[in-house]
Amino acid sequence: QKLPPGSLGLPIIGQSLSLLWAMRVNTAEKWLEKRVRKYGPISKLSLFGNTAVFIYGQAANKLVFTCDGRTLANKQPTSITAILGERNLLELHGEDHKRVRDALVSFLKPECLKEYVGKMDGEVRRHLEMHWEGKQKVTVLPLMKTLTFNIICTLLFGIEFGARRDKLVNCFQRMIQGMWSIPINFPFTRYNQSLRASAQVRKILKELICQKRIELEQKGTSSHRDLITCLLSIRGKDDEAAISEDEIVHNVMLVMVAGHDTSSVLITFMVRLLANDPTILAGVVQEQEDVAKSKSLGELLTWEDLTKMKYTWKVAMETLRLVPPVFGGFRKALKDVEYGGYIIPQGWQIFWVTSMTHMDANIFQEPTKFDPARFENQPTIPPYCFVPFGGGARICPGNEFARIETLVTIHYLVTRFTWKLCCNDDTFSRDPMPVPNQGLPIQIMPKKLMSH
Ligand code: HEM
Repeated sequence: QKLPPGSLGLPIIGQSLSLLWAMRVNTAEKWLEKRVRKYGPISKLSLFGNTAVFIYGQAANKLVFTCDGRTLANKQPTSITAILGERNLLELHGEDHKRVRDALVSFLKPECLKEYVGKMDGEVRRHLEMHWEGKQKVTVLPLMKTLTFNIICTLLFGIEFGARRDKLVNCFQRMIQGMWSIPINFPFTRYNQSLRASAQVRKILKELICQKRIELEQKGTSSHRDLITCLLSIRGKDDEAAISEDEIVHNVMLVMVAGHDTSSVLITFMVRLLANDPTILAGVVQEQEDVAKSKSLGELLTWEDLTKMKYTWKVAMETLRLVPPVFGGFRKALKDVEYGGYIIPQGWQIFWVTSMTHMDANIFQEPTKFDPARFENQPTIPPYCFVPFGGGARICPGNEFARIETLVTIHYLVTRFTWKLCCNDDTFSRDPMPVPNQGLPIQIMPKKLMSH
């Protein structure tokens, strides 16, 4: 049995700098394609301090998403684990993963989320009043990051506007800078700065947990008030807390990263793609204005309204296909794994990517074309090929949350504004999340309000 072809490069650094650079200059997909041309569909490399094997395609995705937990475990690069904490869901497997994931899902499942549509509506309107109304020009990506962070703070963590939230945003922004970085902990490396910011975020969260524990015990707050209260109130055997304090802190940090950096990218790129395609935009506007017409002035959107936004969600899915916010991820082989005629040795990482199947012309015809109609008949898309949310037991538990915030935001954007792009450049860089040129500045014009 032979090892996959490829070189491991320099110790620790390996191919990390070259991949990070390609991501920065929008050539990450080409970087991967070049590897495939040179070594074939499976190759070894070294990323972020770990030996890894890069695999891609439908069969590779199937292996990553369906392999049992005794063969493949989730294992992120050292930088992610150190910054988020070793008890975050991405690091857990087996019973531990199930216990913590079930706890998160008990809060993120559709039955619960239905209750939050109105609250999200309130957040989106407040955001537009503060940052969009009365303006002629806005920069979309940073504003969408602010919006999705505020939604997470209010709905998931119950942190009100004010000094604590501002401090958290500031530390959080510094923390995420080094998520994908070489784990060299010297002062002034990106990794070191992220670690320091991570310590500050943990401190703020511990204080918050302490406060919520008191509120729960003394005031009997409803356990479904926010995610932290919900996690604190889950009891296991002998009425012990089922989720430890570290698990709460580390998973709240994970949800902060997973939940805000991703949906903000999706909404931003929808704004860009819609600006470039008047026909698709007209379809979205029509659908959203029909919903708006059925509401009275100031009435909040409901779950029922979201079920009428089917075309808008197809546009969102097509956006996720073209610009998947998550570039890819890592697993770890717990034993030797045979794949594609090679052996992936025990202890090595497996590096999978979303974009390779999304841009495969054999799966999606004319893959570079923005065409939401491909999702008209979704069952015809082969399994494990459209994977913006991953798949299998670890499929993103926040996908419904993301769907709601995206639909509510797009609803208000298209019914209240028209917009033009200030720079007609359809590239983006990855940091590691996609970033459009200059954060996507647009010129906005208010629409005459029809109803709400
Ligand atoms: C457009 C928005 C989003 C995208 C594209 C996205 C994408 C993904 C992907 C690809 C994974 C799987 C990674 C893997 O298998 O290695 C994942 C996992 C995860 N996502 Fe999301 N996500 C989004 C929004 C959210 C939101 C809003 C939340 C929380 C509110 C969230 C929480 C999580 C968590 C906790 C995991 C880890 C699940 C586990 O390991 O069991 N995500 N996400």
